[in-house]
Amino acid sequence: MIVTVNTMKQCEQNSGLSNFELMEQVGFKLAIEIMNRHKQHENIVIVCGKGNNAGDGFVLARYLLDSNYHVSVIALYSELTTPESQENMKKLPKKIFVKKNDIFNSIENANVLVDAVFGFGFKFEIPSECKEVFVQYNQSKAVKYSIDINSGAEADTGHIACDALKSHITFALGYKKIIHVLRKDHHLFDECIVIPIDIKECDHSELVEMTQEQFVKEFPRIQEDAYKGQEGIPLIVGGCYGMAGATCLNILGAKASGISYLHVACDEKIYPILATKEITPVFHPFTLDTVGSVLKEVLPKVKCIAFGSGATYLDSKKVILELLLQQSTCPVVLDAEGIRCLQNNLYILKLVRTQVILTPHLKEFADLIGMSLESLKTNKLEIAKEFAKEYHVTLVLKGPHTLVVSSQGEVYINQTGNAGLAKAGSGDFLTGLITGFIAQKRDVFMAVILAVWLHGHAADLALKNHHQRMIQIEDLKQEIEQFYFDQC
Ligand SMILES: NC(=O)C1=CN([C@@H]2O[C@H](COP(=O)(O)OP(=O)(O)OC[C@H]3O[C@@H](n4cnc5c(N)ncnc54)[C@H](O)[C@@H]3O)[C@@H](O)[C@H]2O)[C@H](O)CC1
Repeated sequence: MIVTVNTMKQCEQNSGLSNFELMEQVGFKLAIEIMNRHKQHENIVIVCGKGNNAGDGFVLARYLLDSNYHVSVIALYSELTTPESQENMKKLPKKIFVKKNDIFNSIENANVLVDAVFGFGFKFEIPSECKEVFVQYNQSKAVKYSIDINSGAEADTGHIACDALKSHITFALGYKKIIHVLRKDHHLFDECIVIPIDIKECDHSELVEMTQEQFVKEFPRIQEDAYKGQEGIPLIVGGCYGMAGATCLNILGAKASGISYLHVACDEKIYPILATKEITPVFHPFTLDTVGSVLKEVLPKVKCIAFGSGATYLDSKKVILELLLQQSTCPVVLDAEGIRCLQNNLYILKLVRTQVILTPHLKEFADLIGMSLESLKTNKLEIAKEFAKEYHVTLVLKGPHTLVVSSQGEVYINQTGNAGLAKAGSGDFLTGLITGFIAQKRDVFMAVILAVWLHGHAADLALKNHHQRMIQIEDLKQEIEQFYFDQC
């Protein structure tokens, strides 16, 4: 389960335990984790801030001291903001607090460093009074642990302040928070371990998760009396002279979703290439003059449409977009050029009656909403949520952790995939996969999640036999076929 800070606080309130009791429990459990990994003679330095995260650090220090561990505490603030942290600071002997002038020596000589500066209460940037300590902390070769949240990271937004503290292990308290599942974006920790605490089990989270078991459960099955086309028929529209490969990869992705019938509408200039390469789709070649009538004829036959991959130089691209958005009664997936055509025309999305799925990567999304990439990165989750709600779309924000956001504000943060996917054609394959799954499933949000999860999972499976650099997008279909054969 992944929770927001608000949900976490709610769980704490419902636990029936006071903050004092929870903090005591957290400090005790953390001490066990540290004692399991380190010997008494090692020099353990706990760096504390001013809130309850510092309180956890003080309780940890007390338990380690009680077990005769060599512990010292750097208290960065003399004024603490919560009664729990104040009380727990008072319980520690004065001699274990590092004097101001000795802070740098103490960090330099530490074997183990524990970050208890900021937890989920942190916002914005590292305050100037902590800066130098943070820089030195990150330079230390000690084994490093962070309690709950790496200090300098915002738990919900994923914003990482400059010089945020790094760790080998971060102990997430109770549940993982959003920051813990964005590791590939920030690399602040090597490992995240959840420390269970006695809070009432959280029965609801706005964050959806996907595992292999869930995938297998949700995977669309073929009925015994199935006939061709029953499993959902997608239509792919796109490509252009010079970029026929994008449509080939759309087709490959759609086929990898398991569909049994596929329509492809393309500029007649690339039709010979596609028809030579792919023999199973039904093709609908068009020119600028015929595109309207060609599409109008095929639209009623299909369950999901993809448009935009490789359509950069397609002269009919704007006509196609308008027609699809006005006349389609099934979901429309817009990729690449399909998204770029919406720039400065976003209002169109508010007039559309059918479901629209947008698949931009971060830069394409920043351009679409007229925001700098840097600003978007500081709060991409909230911005994505607001956008999906305002324009009533499903947003697939591609990146190391692709986000899928529904028009109702539900969020899925993908955990599969690796840098081998960061190459041309990867998005085209994903668009095909998404379109194929939507064509077979009524629940659009779930269909998109299945596709995103599987795309990354196929790349992870490919690592068994391929160097990351040598994962070819064309290879993903074989990995997926083998995966279905083994698991579904
Ligand atoms: N179930 C649990 O998860 C439990 C968690 N516990 C721990 O409590 C912290 C959260 O505690 P909180 O007091 O709310 O926040 P922090 O410790 O992060 O302290 C925030 C403190 O710092 C101030 N602040 C925030 N940002 C900045 C900034 N940029 N510059 C300066 N100061 C800043 C803010 O105003 C606050 O005063 C959680 O992570 C756990 O570690 C409990 O132990 C109970 C169980």
